[in-house]
Amino acid sequence: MSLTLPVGMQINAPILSGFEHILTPEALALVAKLHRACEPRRQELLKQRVERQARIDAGEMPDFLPETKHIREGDWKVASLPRALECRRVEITGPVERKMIINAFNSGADSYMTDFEDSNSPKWDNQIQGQINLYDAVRRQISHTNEAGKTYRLNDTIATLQVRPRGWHLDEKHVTVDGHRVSGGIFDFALFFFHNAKEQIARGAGPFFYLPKMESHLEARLWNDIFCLAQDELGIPRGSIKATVLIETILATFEMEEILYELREHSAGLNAGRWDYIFSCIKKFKKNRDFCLAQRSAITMEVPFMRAYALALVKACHKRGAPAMGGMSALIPIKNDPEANEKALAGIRHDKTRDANDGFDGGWVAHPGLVSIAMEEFKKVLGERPNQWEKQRIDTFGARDFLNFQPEQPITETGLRNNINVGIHYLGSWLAGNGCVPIHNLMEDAATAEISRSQVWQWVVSPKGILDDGRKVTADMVRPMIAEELAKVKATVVAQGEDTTTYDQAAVIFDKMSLTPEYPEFLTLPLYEAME
Ligand SMILES: CC(=O)SCCNC(=O)CCNC(=O)[C@H](O)C(C)(C)COP(=O)(O)OP(=O)(O)OC[C@H]1O[C@@H](n2cnc3c(N)ncnc32)[C@H](O)[C@@H]1OP(=O)(O)O
Ligand SMILES: O=CC(=O)O
Ligand SMILES: [Mg+2]
Repeated sequence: MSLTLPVGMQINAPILSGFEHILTPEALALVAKLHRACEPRRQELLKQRVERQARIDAGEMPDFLPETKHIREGDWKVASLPRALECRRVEITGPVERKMIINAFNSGADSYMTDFEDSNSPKWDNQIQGQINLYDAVRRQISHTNEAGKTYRLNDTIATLQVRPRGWHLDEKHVTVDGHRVSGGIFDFALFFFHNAKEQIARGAGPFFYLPKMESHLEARLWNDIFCLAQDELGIPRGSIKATVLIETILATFEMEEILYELREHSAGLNAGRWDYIFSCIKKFKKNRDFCLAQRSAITMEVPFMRAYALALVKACHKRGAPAMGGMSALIPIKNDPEANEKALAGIRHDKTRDANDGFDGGWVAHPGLVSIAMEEFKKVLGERPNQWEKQRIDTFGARDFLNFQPEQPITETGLRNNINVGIHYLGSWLAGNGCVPIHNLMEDAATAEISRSQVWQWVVSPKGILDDGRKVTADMVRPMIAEELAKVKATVVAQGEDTTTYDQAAVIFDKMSLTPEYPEFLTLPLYEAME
């Protein structure tokens, strides 16, 4: 099938039946317009990330910006929010897969963040079929029939939709404008916004987004300018778009109020994206010889630097009249093991109780089976109130708290092998087109997998990468483990009745990502190039 493309645009990917309803000339014209207006700035901001990393590698430590002190000390609030975003006690998230979209809308959660990012493998078909699914869902015409003949439809009462486009680092490689790849985030945002914004407003909600992985308020300013341009282009009042920013990089923690300020006309608050946050800490300080985090299972929300960041987020949001959203525990319901399942559910309760008591207005869950218990825990604190925006925190956190990276131990062989196993399993699944997988009874997505591969890299490089039995983690130790864990992963995948075609390639990529001196900034960058 051929499309009519805007001048200067090329699409190098199959146009399957139905794709033409999304890839319309008008929608693609918005992609091209936003690309031409914003791509030089995106590239400049990505360059600034690299320069900042070089300074951190050379010993510079992050701190609050002197040039934005007036914003932190100023008296301002974000614009008021529409009713549809007042109550967000439980937000379910998940990839843009058709059946899951229907299940998530029907889950009983207040809102649903549909994901083109951490939990989605950005295969061309996934991206465009995802847009088709959302187009149908916004108009309440979505349905799905599974292989057993069960039909899925939307209930009368459904969750409020929020959409997470890809982060600034990712391109949409199949679409070029004037010979350059377009930004994945702009592509996802523009197509969704063009097709659905007016319809959503007419139905009493609005175009609501989640913005991932930003490292500075200047990156938030770019999104804000994109929102203004896009709203003007469609003749929709500025401020109709609302967006929640994930604070999931250590550098963004020092600019939370500035990020809210940049987006103040469009802000729906901040979310504590804990998994990418841990990954970001490892990535930013990977060359610092004093820095070495314990294995992933020991880095909970209760360790000092995670606690400081979470509480500072609540404080910043409520001071500025914005929602403070809690993140996601990786625990999921466990089938066929009632005892383990009880433990997992108790873990979810603990997570949501802590967040609600700390002042968060709601939190994320990974699975419909967790909505009711998360809701119960938030209701215990909120009662009949839709949120607790009025709760002001008086504690103060600074650089010392955010950078107090403890604990450094334990690092065990089991922890090392777990990182290798999860990394290979996730990479193989991603290459096959599935961006979120249950592994060893935990939800694993791009953010959690980043932690796995980064820890292996860091333990090899850092003098503190020493196992609890005294052995130093080295490439020679890790390499045979990669082969052994690959065999275990393949056996698991076969036992699940799935295809193992992509897993050898996954192990090769994992080896490169964890054992070569050059540390790839995101695992999804080399993976995306390896994907057709
Ligand atoms: C770090 C971050 O960015 S967190 C945010 C990104 N991560 C996520 O969004 C996690 C999304 N969650 C998931 O993808 C899944 O829950 C997984 C992969 C973790 C587990 O999936 P499964 O093992 O297939 O779950 P399970 O078999 O228990 O599913 C039972 C039912 O719930 C549905 N379901 C599970 N999770 C979700 C979800 N998040 N949204 C909607 N439906 C879901 C399944 O589709 C299935 O439906 P069915 O019974 O109608 O067939
Ligand atoms: O996107 C969420 C995270 O924890 O990462
Ligand atoms: Mg994330």
